[in-house]
Amino acid sequence: MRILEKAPAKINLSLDVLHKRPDGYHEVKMVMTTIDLADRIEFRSLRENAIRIVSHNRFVPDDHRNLAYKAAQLLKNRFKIQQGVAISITKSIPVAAGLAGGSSDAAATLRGLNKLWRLGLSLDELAELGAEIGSDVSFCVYGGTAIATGRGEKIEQIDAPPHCWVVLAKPDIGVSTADVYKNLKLDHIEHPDVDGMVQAIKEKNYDKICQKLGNVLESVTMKMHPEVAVIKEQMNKFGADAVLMSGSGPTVYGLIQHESRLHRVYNGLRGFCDQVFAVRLLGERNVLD
Ligand SMILES: C[C@](O)(CO)[C@H](O)COP(=O)(O)OP(=O)(O)OC[C@H]1O[C@@H](n2ccc(N)nc2=O)[C@H](O)[C@@H]1O
Ligand SMILES: Nc1ncnc2c1ncn2[C@@H]1O[C@H](COP(=O)(O)OP(=O)(O)OP(=O)(O)O)[C@@H](O)[C@H]1O
Repeated sequence: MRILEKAPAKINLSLDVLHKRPDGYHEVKMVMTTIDLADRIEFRSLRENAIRIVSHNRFVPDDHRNLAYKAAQLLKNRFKIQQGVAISITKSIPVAAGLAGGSSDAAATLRGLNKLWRLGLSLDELAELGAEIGSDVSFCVYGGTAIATGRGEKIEQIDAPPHCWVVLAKPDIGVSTADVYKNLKLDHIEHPDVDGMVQAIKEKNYDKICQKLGNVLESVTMKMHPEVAVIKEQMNKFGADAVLMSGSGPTVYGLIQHESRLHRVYNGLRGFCDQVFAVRLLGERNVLD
């Protein structure tokens, strides 16, 4: 039997860090939304009782370190599955980019194997399992648009932002999320207005969404990698309506309402960056059903 799943990337429209927790993680409050840039994952039953990963991407591990492997292992252990699976990952999402590529592959694996192994688990149950793999996995199980709290695993789904285009540019560096959180100075934070962002989305007010974009990790990553600031400046110069770094970076995205301007921003960025994408927001509920 063969199952196909789409594993889309996310961007953070607003990302605030409230405090450091006793378990070493940070308490966050964020608004995340899915974008139409996705890995494709195929699951096939294997005769042998093993998990095999194929990705043909030199930056992606093909063993127990792969987050899709971890998701499969978690389901196998929890539900005592005595079957094997081959997981073939076709990557389109850049790796270590702040776009939750690995987390989305893990989430797609939870959804895909729930079908392949007929486990009958709800999305809420899969999201709870996902939290054991990584903080972004629970959001990726649902996709759409959500407020994420806790260490990122508590998800409240909200309505989609109004339609717009997103140009993404990833400088040629990888960023470690752990390092960025480690370098964050909690007493020097300028907190973004997360509630204002939620309100702007509710009102479908595109201009207000642009005004409310904010990410406390942006200045931390910029200090470590000045390339991020350069890309942000270029994206503003070429005419994006609003520009922000996603997650822990280094990918920078620009929101653009009018298609005519989309080409100018995309082509302009291509001059600076190898990895540039122009996609739509995919923030509707049940986008992965
Ligand atoms: C930056 C974001 O991508 C925003 O969506 C997430 O907060 C990070 O999510 P993620 O990559 O799934 O993170 P995890 O794999 O759970 O954690 C990686 C590392 O980041 C740090 N981390 C992560 C999440 C969080 N709320 N506080 C943290 O301090 C921890 O040092 C952790 O060891
Ligand atoms: N399926 C996978 N796809 C990509 N990277 C993976 C995968 N599984 C494990 N990894 C490892 O995870 C690391 C982080 O990759 P990933 O693309 O998930 O980062 P990210 O986009 O910054 O995630 P986030 O936004 O959730 O912090 C990579 O360096 C890679 O070695």
